[in-house]
Amino acid sequence: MYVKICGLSEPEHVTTAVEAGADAIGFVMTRSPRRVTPERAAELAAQVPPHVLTVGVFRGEDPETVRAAALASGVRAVQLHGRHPHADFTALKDLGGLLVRAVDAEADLRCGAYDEDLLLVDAPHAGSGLPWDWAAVHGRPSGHWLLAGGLTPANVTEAVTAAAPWGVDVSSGVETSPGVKDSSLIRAFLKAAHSR
Ligand SMILES: O=C(O)c1ccccc1N[C@@H]1O[C@H](COP(=O)(O)O)[C@@H](O)[C@H]1O
Repeated sequence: MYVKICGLSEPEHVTTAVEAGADAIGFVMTRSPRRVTPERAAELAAQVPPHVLTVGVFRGEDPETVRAAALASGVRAVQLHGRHPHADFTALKDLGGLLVRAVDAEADLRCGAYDEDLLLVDAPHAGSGLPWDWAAVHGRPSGHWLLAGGLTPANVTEAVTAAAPWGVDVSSGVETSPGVKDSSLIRAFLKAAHSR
């Protein structure tokens, strides 16, 4: 099971996630309690070994803003939330990194439909941190896709059973309060997800 830990802002938590076996680490560079500047993301990304993917997370920004932040931070993937047109993905293709399209279950769930490399299926109310009807997407997305939205160490096994994703992504479920990550929760989430 591929696991992404998102919304990291402290070196300690980057180290924990890498040591506990995360496949990808996300830095939020849009409006959020987890927001980091591209410069801070670059410092954190410098700690990450090459086998772990670094992802810049954006919501609604235009492609040029995303491009500038991605280049300044050095992330190797860009994750776009919100209703971005196909053209935004095409415009970012030449960055050379992986493109992640974050959608809800009502969207086009064919991975690659917008030139993205990875699909991320999130809660209907993205960012709420609340569990949703994960079973509603079982068997629907095609290609490589991550399940997100309200996942925690305690429910990730149930969510994976319900939706059968290729991988999972967590942010608020490994926090003690909005934006405050917890190393024990990060380790517990990775252990639970990898036991699948
Ligand atoms: O984490 C945020 O604050 C955020 C802000 C804007 C867009 C996306 C954001 N996070 C992503 O949301 C999903 C689900 O997170 P959660 O586990 O339910 O808190 C995940 O993909 C994060 O990368």
